[in-house]
Amino acid sequence: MNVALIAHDKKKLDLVMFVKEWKHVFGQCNLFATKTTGTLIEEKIGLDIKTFNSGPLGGDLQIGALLVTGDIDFVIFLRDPLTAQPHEPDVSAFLRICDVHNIPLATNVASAEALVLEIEKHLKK
Ligand SMILES: O=C(CO)COP(=O)(O)O
Repeated sequence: MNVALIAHDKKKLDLVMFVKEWKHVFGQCNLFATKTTGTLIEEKIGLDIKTFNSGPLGGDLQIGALLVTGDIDFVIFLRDPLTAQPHEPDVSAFLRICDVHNIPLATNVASAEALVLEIEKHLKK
């Protein structure tokens, strides 16, 4: 399973804690992330992650391009709905392309819980 992990700054700690809790699942996946998010997860949890540019420098779009070519199966993108992002158009484009390609996308921890159970199910197949 190819899984993209992305979090805005105020949500990064939530994502790190979430990935740590589900390390047994994410450890069996190929992980992709934007720069700061991925580096943090690598450092704190020790999982191998393919990182791209930071979100504000085009990282969302790089991962979005992989999604378009069918190379991403699931996305967990913990957005910060209360802080304006300088690259809001990129974020919107990314979310839109997930919907265009019907890629399962979780944008908060509650939906990420549901998604990780689905990922676990796929890994057992
Ligand atoms: O801004 C982001 C997603 O829109 C995330 O980028 P970073 O992981 O580099 O902070």
